[in-house]
This record gives sequence, structure tokens and C-alpha cells, in this order.
Amino acid sequence: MTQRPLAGVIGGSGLYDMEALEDAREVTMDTPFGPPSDAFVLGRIGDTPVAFLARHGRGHRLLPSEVNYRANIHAMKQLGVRYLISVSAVGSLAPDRAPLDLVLPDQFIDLTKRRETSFFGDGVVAHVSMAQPVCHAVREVLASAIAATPGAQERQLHRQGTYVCIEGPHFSSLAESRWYQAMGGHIIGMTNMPEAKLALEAQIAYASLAMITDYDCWHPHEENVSADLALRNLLSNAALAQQVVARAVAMLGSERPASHAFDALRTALVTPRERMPAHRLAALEPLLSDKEHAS
Ligand SMILES: CSC[C@H]1O[C@H](OP(=O)(O)O)[C@H](O)[C@@H]1O
Ligand SMILES: Nc1ncnc2[nH]cnc12
Repeated sequence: MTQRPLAGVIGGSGLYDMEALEDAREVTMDTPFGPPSDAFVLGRIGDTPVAFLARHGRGHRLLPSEVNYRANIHAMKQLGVRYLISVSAVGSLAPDRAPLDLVLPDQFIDLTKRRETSFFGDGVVAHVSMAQPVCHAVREVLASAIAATPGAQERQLHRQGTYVCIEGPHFSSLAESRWYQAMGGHIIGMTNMPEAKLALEAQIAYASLAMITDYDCWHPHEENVSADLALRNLLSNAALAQQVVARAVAMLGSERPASHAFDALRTALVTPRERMPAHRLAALEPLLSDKEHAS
């Protein structure tokens, strides 16, 4: 019998497959929130069953605003994923964070404007705390995987950082970039929100591996960001991500750390189950019934 995937990986720009996956097979997932970005690729890394999804679809066909984040996370949950690693290209907003540096964001500022940010509503109310938007245990595993990966060890690792998430698809104006710096942002991207919010609603332990490709447009001497510049740095970042993520997944499989995410709904759900509309209960069932995974 095939095991349910313990770990999920969402590959961002430049990361459209997972080379380390063994016994790989494609599965098309359906969700009450519509279709995910692409077919999932299920397989294993060592003994750890894994589900991989290309965030923008293979061939990079979806804008950040077009990604169906709810479907992606719901499908991960349906598959049984407990730990989710998200890989992302980001710009730097800070002088001490350079292209090719690695960042494990611990905070986010959500400036997105036209995305569905919650599974709840329409008869079911929940208010999930975003005080700790990511799982520290998964971040620690990523840090250990980076420390153990030749090629990644030489990169500067920033173990914390605030990720400003913009709607895109345009890169920022200079005034915006300076405003994001003044807000306290360290890095900037277009995809980790609402992905991290939805993962927490789904009680999945989520962490993001952010790989810097550019200095956005605030730097007095460095080239302003363009897709071309980002893609150039993405190539070497993606090759490294393959190795770091494979190692992190294997570590998650053997360590299976506890996470605050596993009971994120315990204090968040307001509507009693018996008052939830039947069709909403059906849609949310994979999120609400976590008996199999109780921490
Ligand atoms: C091609 S550079 C801009 C693009 O890259 C980032 O995406 P992801 O987080 O999926 O790696 C950024 O958010 C933009 O979508
Ligand atoms: N400067 C930037 N702004 C937004 N998203 C990005 N992804 C990579 N670089 C970026």
C-alpha cells in the first residue's frame, strides 16, 4: 500500500520538479475550492513519502494572483501532508541581505489585494492567530539541512526575516520599495501570502525557504529587479534548493517534530459543528477532522 505523504513541497519560480523523488507518480487533485496549480507528483525521498507541487504550474503559467492557494493547500491536506516546505524567489529590502543569500522568514506583512485568504466564511467562522505565521520546528530543520548541504553552507543564511508580500505582477516602484523598508520588511515576494495563512488554517506545519535573487529597486548602485535578473540568479538557487529540500524532507521524516500548527484551530473555531451548513462542513472536513494526526 502507498503511504500518505508526510511532507509537502511547493516549488516556486525555477523549481518545477523534485529531482530526488523516487517512485514518482502524478496525481490530479480535485478540491471544493477549484483546481490546484498543476498535478501533484507523489513519491518518496528515502523513507519519507512526499507530495510536490509547482506553485505556478509546470512551465510557469500562473501569475501570483492567479495561483489558487486554497486549492493547493486543501489538496495537500487531503493527501495527508503534515509538514510543508515552500520555496520562493525573493528580493532583498536590506543592505545586509544580498542576492544568493538564503532567508528563513519568521514574519510576513500581507499587502495582497485580490486573493482569497481563508477557507472560512459562508456559515463557518474561525479566527486563526497569525502571531507565529510559520512553524519554527520546520525552520530549524531547514537551517540544519542548509548547514549539512555542500554549496549551501557557503551561502549567507539569515535565520529570521520579515517577508513583505505584494500583489504583483509588477515589481515595486522606488517609493513603494522604500516604504516597505520603513515598515520593517527584509525581503519581498508575491506568493507566501495567503499560502502561509491557509497552511495554518489547515493545521499544516509550514515554513518558507526564501532565496534572494535581487535588491528590488532601492539600491543606489545595484541593478533594478527585472524578471530576467531574477531568473538568472534563480537557476543556481533552484539547484541548491533541490538538495536542501531533499535533505530537510528526510529529516522531517525521521524527526517528526511537534508544531503549534497542529492545533491552530483549537482556539480559533467559533461556529459549533452542528451549526455549520452541510455543504461547508463537507468542504472543510479534511481541515477539521485531524484525528489521524492529533499531536
Ligand atoms: C520570476 S521572479 C518573480 C516571481 O518569483 C517569486 O515567485 P515564487 O515565490 O513562486 O518563487 C515572486 O513572488 C514572483 O512570483
Ligand atoms: N524584487 C522582488 N519583488 C517581488 N517579488 C520578487 N521575487 C523576486 N524578486 C522580487
